[in-house]
Amino acid sequence: MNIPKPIINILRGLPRAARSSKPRIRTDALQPWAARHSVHSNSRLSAQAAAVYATEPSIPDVPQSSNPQLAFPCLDNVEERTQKLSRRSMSGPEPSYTSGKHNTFRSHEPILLDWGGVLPRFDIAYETWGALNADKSNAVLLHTGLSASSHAHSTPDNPKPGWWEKFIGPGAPLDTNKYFVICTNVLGGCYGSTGPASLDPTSQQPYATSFPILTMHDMVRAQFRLLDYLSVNKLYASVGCSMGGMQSLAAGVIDSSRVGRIVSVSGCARSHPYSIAMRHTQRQVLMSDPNWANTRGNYYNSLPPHQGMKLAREIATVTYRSGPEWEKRFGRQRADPNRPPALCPDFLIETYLDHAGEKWCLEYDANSLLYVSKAMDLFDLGAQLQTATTERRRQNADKLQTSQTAPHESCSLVLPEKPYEEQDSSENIMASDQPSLAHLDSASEDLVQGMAALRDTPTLVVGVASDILFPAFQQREIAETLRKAGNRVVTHVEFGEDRSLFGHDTFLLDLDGVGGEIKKFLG
Ligand SMILES: CC(=O)SCCNC(=O)CCNC(=O)[C@H](O)C(C)(C)COP(=O)(O)OP(=O)(O)OC[C@H]1O[C@@H](n2cnc3c(N)ncnc32)[C@H](O)[C@@H]1OP(=O)(O)O
Ligand SMILES: N[C@@H](CCO)C(=O)O
Repeated sequence: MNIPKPIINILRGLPRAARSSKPRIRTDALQPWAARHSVHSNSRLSAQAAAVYATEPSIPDVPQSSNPQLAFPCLDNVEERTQKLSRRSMSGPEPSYTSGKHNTFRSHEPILLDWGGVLPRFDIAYETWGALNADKSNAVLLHTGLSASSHAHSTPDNPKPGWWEKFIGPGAPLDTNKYFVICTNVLGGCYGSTGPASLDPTSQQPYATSFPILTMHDMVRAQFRLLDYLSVNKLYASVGCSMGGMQSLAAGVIDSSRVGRIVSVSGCARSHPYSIAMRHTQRQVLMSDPNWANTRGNYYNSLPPHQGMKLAREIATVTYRSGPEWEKRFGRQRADPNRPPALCPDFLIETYLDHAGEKWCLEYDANSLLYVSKAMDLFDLGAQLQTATTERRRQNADKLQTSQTAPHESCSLVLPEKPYEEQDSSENIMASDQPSLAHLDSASEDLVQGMAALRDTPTLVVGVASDILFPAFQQREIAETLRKAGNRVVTHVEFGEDRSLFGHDTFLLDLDGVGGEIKKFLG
């Protein structure tokens, strides 16, 4: 079997940890402990191996055990990373998160956010491919998923392949012979756009968790400022996948006259409780990392919450793919069946998740993850929420003059005095003929009203049956809602499990399927 390099690294974790933990060797305790916990057939431990076991921080000086102490290379790796980062933070500030060279648009005008926050000014990182035509009618705005940068495709300034490299280019689904493709890093992100890691112009310190709560609509309004700057009055198309699929719809709802057509892949019209739950667990794990919790997210001059980020990414990865894919890909195989089972990553699926977390934990800012994922939770195109938001924006409009927000005025969670009451009994849900949407009728009417602005906008909606994060019923909901709102130009495509088992990440991996539909739709 060809063992992927990351597995080899994971399996090699033990000796690496031994090197890293040298400074904490308790030489006095070493010999008696080693004698009790020897895992080698020889009674004498090598100095290095003894160091590994003798420096386990959580191992109490207990009486001799019946069986040897297990090793925890996965925890040793975390400690090793902490030590490396500590050395780095002593020699200077954390390096900024970057995906490479990009353009930056700076808005010197403040922006009022939906929940009352104000950014006195903001930057939007962006990249473009293809050429804007004379009447500026061929611009395609590509909205990203949660973790992506503006680097969707390689550029002369940054030849590194982008996250949608094969989907953009001459003859590709986003055909640069025809379209001027623009991709931005979202407001709140960490790849060049203003986000929690950016300096607050008022305090000259990173915003950290004084960054205001933001929404998908805020992100799109910031993008519209960029379009103003580029003199693009109307987009040929607003295209996005995952979180980008929320934004591509939001752009049309905010101003349908600016959006010629919409592509929403694996997106939704409102976040589903199950998706919120899955993001909630990621945020909770991340915020439990002492580096985050002890600073309440003000970690920029100390250690980032890398372990929390790693675990959050592992949970996220579980939501991005599918069980059937992993059945085929990894089955029940262990990384090294010749070793005894371990409590650290052991099965191939475990080492895969571990690697996904390792790779990402220092690549993305933890606070950006919190704010952007919360913005996803808050997404709802229903009329009621839009009306309430419009009213709140009206009430907060004068903040743009003063650029002042009352400190923490809306940040404290107050539980309602009246306890929560079940809205619907589980019996009703079980008894329903159509459990998927039947009990959501009144909410659906709200959505029809909220999306009425899109009644004339040609829209492509793509869903994937194996997606557990944005399940296929959510794309059906978009298409049905648009049709109910009177839209006669909705194309809805659903890929069954026979087509893709890649779950939510299908949009990153299925060029022919997803790319093919987009190409056909854009013409
Ligand atoms: C629109 C958007 O905004 S999304 C932004 C795009 N997101 C990203 O690019 C995030 C980072 N990348 C990813 O999440 C993934 O690489 C994807 C989704 C692009 C592709 O996932 P996969 O199909 O699993 O890719 P692949 O087969 O290359 O495996 C990923 C890595 O896991 C490693 N791997 C595979 N199996 C195992 C295993 N059993 N144990 C350990 N590592 C493993 C691979 O060697 C590879 O390592 P590398 O990335 O260091 O080269
Ligand atoms: N894999 C994608 C899924 C969310 O769009 C990401 O990393 O952002």
